[in-house]
Amino acid sequence: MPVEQKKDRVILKHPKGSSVEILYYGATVISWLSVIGQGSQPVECLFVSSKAALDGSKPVRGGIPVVFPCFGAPSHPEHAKLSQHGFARSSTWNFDYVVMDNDAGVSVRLTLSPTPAIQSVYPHDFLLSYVVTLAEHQLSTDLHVTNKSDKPLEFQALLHNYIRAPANEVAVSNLQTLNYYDKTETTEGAQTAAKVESREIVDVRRFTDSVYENAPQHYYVAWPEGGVEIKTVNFKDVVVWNPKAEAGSKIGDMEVNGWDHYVCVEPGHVRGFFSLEPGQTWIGQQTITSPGSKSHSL
Ligand SMILES: O=P(O)(O)OC[C@H]1O[C@@H](O)[C@H](O)[C@@H](O)[C@@H]1O
Repeated sequence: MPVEQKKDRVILKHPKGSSVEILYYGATVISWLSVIGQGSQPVECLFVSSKAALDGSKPVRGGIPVVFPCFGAPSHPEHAKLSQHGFARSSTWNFDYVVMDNDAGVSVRLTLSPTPAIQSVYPHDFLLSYVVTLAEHQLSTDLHVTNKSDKPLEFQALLHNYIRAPANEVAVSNLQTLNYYDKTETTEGAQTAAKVESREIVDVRRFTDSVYENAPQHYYVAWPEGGVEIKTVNFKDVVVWNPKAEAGSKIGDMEVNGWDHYVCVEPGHVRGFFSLEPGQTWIGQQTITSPGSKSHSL
């Protein structure tokens, strides 16, 4: 069965061996197994902490949490009652339908509309839909935001990819010359002052929490034995985050040394807000290509 619906999740299976698992809670992709070598076993491309809660009690520490309508601590007046990174990652989404199911790919759509819990903290009517598509060597996750209210909807959105990788050997590229904001700085003034990325290769050997703006929407995350390529549409910014022990040891649901096993490369629209007119839909898309693809060079 290429699309298997379970009580709390849906599993997509591609005929060539890759698979993806999506929790209804948060529409969180919690596993992406991709075939890397001819005839070999599929390999997990995402990191999920062994201490992550998968029962809907808190956002999943790993996989691909969906961040909406605010990134980080809320700064917009309409978001004042929201938690860090908003409600999309901590709400239960509905399975909508199978979009596609053929040799090219398997694709499903999940949706989220305001629930009473969301309405109590957020004043807008909206429809979120999330289309997850699995191809032989690719995972695409597309977020559609529709403004169903009669005033502009101002939001931020981000896909918080935890890419499984040996963090101390990771090289993230295509960020050179970009302006970025360094959230590891300790004062507000330093956090809000733009820096310019001088490095051709960005590493995460130290605690890193950098918000790059107006980025090229095409990144390579490489390490000696592998790598992934990330391409996006309408996610103009990208965050690179790894807490290392310095900040990671304070995260309750992070496994010991978990920070050594991933890098977060998170495409988003997070510098400023996107303003969506009533009745309009915005679509943010990403495609992550696994090392199994012959079509990309790292
Ligand atoms: O612990 P959370 O809420 O999942 O956030 C994890 C990290 O998410 C990143 O996107 C932020 O830039 C970090 O500042 C933050 O610490």
